[in-house]
Amino acid sequence: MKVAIYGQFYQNTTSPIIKRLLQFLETHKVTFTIEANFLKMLQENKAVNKNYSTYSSHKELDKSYDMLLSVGGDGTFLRAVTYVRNSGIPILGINAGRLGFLANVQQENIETFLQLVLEKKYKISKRTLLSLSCTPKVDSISEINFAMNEVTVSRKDTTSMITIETYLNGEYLTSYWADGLIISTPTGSTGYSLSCGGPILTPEASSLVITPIAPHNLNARPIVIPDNTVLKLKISGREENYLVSLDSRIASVKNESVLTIKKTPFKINMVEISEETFLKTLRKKLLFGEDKRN
Ligand SMILES: NC(=O)c1ccc[n+]([C@@H]2O[C@H](COP(=O)([O-])OP(=O)(O)OC[C@H]3O[C@@H](n4cnc5c(N)ncnc54)[C@H](O)[C@@H]3O)[C@@H](O)[C@H]2O)c1
Ligand SMILES: Nc1ncnc2c1ncn2[C@@H]1O[C@H](COP(=O)(O)OP(=O)(O)OP(=O)(O)O)[C@@H](O)[C@H]1O
Repeated sequence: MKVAIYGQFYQNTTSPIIKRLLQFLETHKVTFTIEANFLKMLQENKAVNKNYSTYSSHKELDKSYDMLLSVGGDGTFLRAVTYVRNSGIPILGINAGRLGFLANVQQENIETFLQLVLEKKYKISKRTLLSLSCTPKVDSISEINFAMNEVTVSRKDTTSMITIETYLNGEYLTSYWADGLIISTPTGSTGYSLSCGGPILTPEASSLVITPIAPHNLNARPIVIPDNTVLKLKISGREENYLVSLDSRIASVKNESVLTIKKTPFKINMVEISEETFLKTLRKKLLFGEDKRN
């Protein structure tokens, strides 16, 4: 077995996690390579004292890898997706962060869960992604132009609302007068969209959610649409620019630009261990349906 390890931060808590992880991999003769910046941080902080093979670009992660292990929180998991892209390499998230909804292997379960992985006792949960193209082009988001949680547009440098003229497959839906608009995948439905009143979708639902952020309107409600819909958004406002985000990556976009959002042709393979299914995580991490009678 051959795995890639990804992380983006070092904290005191990283050391025991990484030691347990590397010890397990070495004991079980798993070949591994560590993202170069992450290894540098680990070495500088003396969390590891050996030299390991490294990678620093998505181009180096080819089909010879069986899995990518993301060490961090959900933000780190989302960034790990930008290394995996359309390679099909399954991702497993080891939680070193706070909530750990996507990164759902807890520190105390590292060995147990990795043993299940070695025995191939896991399922793959296929996650839909969204792609974004912008006219005129915005360089900072044109290379990594996809998101696993959501594409969001929002106001910038101002308190005044923006107007988001929205078309579904070329047909006019409405113009939202709001702080912003979230186009969410099923995975993202438990993230920002949820905080703005959007519904929870189970991960493999073939749907997307459009959720307005603070719409100044009694009638604007989150709407669920088929995931083969092509969305076009034209945003206007008092300021010259507004913000567009793809998960945690953000860019400034000029007023009157047109955004096209659609499903990517590839999916992300998320590793699902039966002890940590989506429904279990929903109850455990977001306290779904918590009721003292249950
Ligand atoms: N008000 C909000 O709820 C809000 C605002 C901005 C961004 N976000 C979310 O944060 C993500 C970016 O992460 P970040 O680390 O840069 O921001 P961050 O540090 O603000 O973390 C956002 C929180 O959202 C949680 N989260 C992220 N994806 C999730 C998912 N699919 N299901 C359940 N919880 C999830 C994370 O665990 C974290 O606690 C965005 O994709 C967006 O979904 C949420
Ligand atoms: N490799 C790591 N080692 C230790 N702590 C980490 C590591 N990566 C992330 N963290 C901790 O987790 C925090 C959040 O990390 P990250 O941005 O990956 O996730 P997040 O989106 O905030 O999600 P979550 O709520 O799940 O932590 C960081 O500020 C840090 O405290």
